[in-house]
Amino acid sequence: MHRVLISDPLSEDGIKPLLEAADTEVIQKPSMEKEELLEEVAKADALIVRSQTQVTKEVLEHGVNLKIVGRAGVGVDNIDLDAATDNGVVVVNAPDGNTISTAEHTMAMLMSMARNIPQAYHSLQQGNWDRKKYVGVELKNKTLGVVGFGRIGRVVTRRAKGHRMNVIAYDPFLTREKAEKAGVEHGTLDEVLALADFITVHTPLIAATHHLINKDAFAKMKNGARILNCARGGIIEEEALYEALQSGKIAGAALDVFEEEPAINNKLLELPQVVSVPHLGASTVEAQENVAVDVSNDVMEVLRGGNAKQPVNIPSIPEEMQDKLTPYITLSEKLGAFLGSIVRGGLNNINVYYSGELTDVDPTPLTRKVVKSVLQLFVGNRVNDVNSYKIAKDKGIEINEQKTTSTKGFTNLLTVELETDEETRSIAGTLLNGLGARVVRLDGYSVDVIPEGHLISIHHKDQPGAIGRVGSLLAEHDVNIATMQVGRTDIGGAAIMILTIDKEVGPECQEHLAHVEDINRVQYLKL
Ligand SMILES: NC(=O)C1=CN([C@@H]2O[C@H](COP(=O)(O)OP(=O)(O)OC[C@H]3O[C@@H](n4cnc5c(N)ncnc54)[C@H](O)[C@@H]3O)[C@@H](O)[C@H]2O)C=CC1
Ligand SMILES: O=C(O)C(=O)COP(=O)(O)O
Repeated sequence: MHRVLISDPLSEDGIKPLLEAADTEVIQKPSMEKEELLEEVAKADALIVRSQTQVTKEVLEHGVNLKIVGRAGVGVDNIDLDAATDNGVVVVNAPDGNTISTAEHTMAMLMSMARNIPQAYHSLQQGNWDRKKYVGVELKNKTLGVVGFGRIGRVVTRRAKGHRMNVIAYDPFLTREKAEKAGVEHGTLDEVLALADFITVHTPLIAATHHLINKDAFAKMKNGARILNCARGGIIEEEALYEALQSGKIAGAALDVFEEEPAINNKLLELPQVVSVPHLGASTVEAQENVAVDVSNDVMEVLRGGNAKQPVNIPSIPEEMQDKLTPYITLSEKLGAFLGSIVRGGLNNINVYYSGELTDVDPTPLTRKVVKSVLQLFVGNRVNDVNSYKIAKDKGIEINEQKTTSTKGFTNLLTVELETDEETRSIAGTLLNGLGARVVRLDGYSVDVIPEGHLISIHHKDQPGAIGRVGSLLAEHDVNIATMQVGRTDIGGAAIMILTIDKEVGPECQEHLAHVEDINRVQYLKL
């Protein structure tokens, strides 16, 4: 039974798949104090949050069984992604489910600010009929500056154009061609700041965007410009915004999010030019259901051993690639485990070569499987798909991935090479149509081995009697040989034997084998 802890309020309809799954137990505890969260996360296999729960390094380290953190929403700035990766915890989010709601909310905030609706409402509630004080501005023919032209930025743009606004956008990934296609003007950040009447930010909060809109940025804006933040507190420097509003440089601000939330004592809220709500961008029935469904599905998939659709801290396998790559996943793991089990010395490099039809795909997910299975033998079971690259990097192990044209006659060929401080060894495998995975080369010797079960790899001298002596000794130890493959380079030269056997061979039997005449090296492995 998988234990799923939900620590922020989520849509009941959205988490139905989790609640109804026979293999998951769902614990819903919104608004826990830190101590309780640490206690609960220690028992959980999965944690699902929104923006409120702070998934810190401490929380992740307490999650000894944790496999996945699901963010029912977009921003993952409340999750320590490095710590999650270090601890082998995959982080997923729901990037599409709340786009429309947040964009619509941005438009609502834009219009509220332009027409002073919250202020006028409040005034009327106080018994004042003050029409002069709340004269607004039209949106038509005004310029909206969009900083961050991603999912939400693009939807806001379309809505704003519906209001006959001109839009100028800045995003490091926005080219002039793409801007033209989207019907917006392409600008640098400075151009957006200088030309816009309204500026709306839609970037993630990351180091590069922290205080992106600061004192200097406000100085570059038009006098009387208005600004919106329905993305994340911290993108706009609040102190600088306060000064810009106080001085009149900025005529208004519409804020959904704040540097510190809950924003109870924030002095910006005292200013009459500020329209504000408590982080409501994604708070619609539809968005909450969407994100909860998406994240629940990913959580179940990962807990059941599958791949996340929307991983944040590992590359995702595009859907159209999944069918093509999935059969190779086992092959990658087996090749890594095979070679990792028999190589000697301290590991320096893991080289993975792809040829044949494997050159048509992005093989990174397969390399990740190879690296994981090799490192598990060197570092232990804490290595998984999420942290394998990081652990390799920390240990100074280099990972090289290469596509080659050398197929050795196979339609697909995956070769793994391990370089240690003692030796370099290689193994190659293929998927045979209808027959499954095969090892077809080991250290340059041609073989044909199913990478499964109990195996013995033996280096020997190609001499009459060598094979017989191995067979006899294994019989003495009551070990039955299922299959045997022998490869050699020259008659009487170095050769290799790979045996598939029916049961494990103990250290004593291996020791005896190693002393058999013409036998150089004996290695037992279980795949
Ligand atoms: N207020 C709320 O309730 C919600 C807030 N959000 C916030 O909105 C943000 C944006 O969401 P989406 O549009 O879905 O994400 P997205 O990933 O589709 O778009 C973000 C865009 O920002 C751009 N960007 C990154 N660094 C930049 C920089 N230095 N300058 C300019 N652009 C930069 C990226 O290239 C990307 O195109 C999220 O990261 C989240 O923090 C999202 C949903 C709800
Ligand atoms: O999706 C996001 O990034 C949001 O900011 C929404 O946050 P919430 O899930 O409403 O706490």
